[in-house]
Amino acid sequence: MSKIDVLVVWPNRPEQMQMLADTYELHRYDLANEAEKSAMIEAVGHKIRAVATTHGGGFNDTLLAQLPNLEIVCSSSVGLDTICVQACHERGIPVTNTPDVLTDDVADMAMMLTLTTLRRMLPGVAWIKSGNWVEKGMMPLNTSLRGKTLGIVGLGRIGKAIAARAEAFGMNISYFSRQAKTDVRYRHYDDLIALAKDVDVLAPVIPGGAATEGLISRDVLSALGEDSFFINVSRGSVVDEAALVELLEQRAIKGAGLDVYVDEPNVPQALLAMDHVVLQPHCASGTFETRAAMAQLVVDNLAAHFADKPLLTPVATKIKS
Ligand SMILES: O=CC(=O)O
Repeated sequence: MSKIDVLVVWPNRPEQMQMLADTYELHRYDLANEAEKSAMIEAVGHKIRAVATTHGGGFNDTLLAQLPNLEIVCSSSVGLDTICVQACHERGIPVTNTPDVLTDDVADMAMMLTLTTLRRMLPGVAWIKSGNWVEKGMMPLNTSLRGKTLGIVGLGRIGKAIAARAEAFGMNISYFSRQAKTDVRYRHYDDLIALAKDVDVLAPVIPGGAATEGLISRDVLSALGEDSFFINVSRGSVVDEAALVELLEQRAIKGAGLDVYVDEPNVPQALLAMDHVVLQPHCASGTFETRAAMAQLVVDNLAAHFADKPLLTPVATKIKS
């Protein structure tokens, strides 16, 4: 029997890629140049029954339209803002993602950025390397986490995991959501500006996409104030990045820890020179362990689909309002 044809839009961990290669006929769209991509789709587009991708690779309407027999899209990411979920669902094609397995690592990254930014760890390293410790003595003081308030925008799985860690560091937690949650005792705000005014550290932990684009606006960032910090492990698109850069330049915000940007992998040049900003290259889930677990979910969801079993992590269809 011939193998099922799978289009690899973005590769996965080597071990799981091998598992996929053992079971399916893989078409390596990810390795092809533009001309080869068109030729590949022309030659095998009609045979493709599954797509394996990630947030970085995405999957758009144009490609979807060229795969008439597509049955499933499996993304090795929790975020779906680069994947045309709605269009897939309209065609009856399920989409799977990788929730839960990355929660701890992403929450760890949020804490790491909070600690590194407030405690000024990178300037501390630079203080030693430059010889300043010997020549000038102790470095300037930094900011304690204990007793500060962390404002989390969107208290989902990852937001709650960040809150639990921050509490262990002695922080108070407030959060913004449209409706108060009944399962937490943190202070609720339904007004973002009021939240930003009251907290010391503001951290959006919300999905990207049109619904949240620019939610952390210039006004919200301005309300944060010159003694406060901004931490982002969600998506660059949720913040007015130009305003963030400007306010950081003016020291109207004290510092920022960022893992995500509007136009990845292009990071605003101005941020590179700032010593009150800690930058990471969108790698919050980028540990061997978590990436393997994410990749395995792609393998297992594909296996479930082709065995006619329930999917492990299907993305729910959004009801159009
Ligand atoms: O950003 C990473 C993800 O969506 O998994």
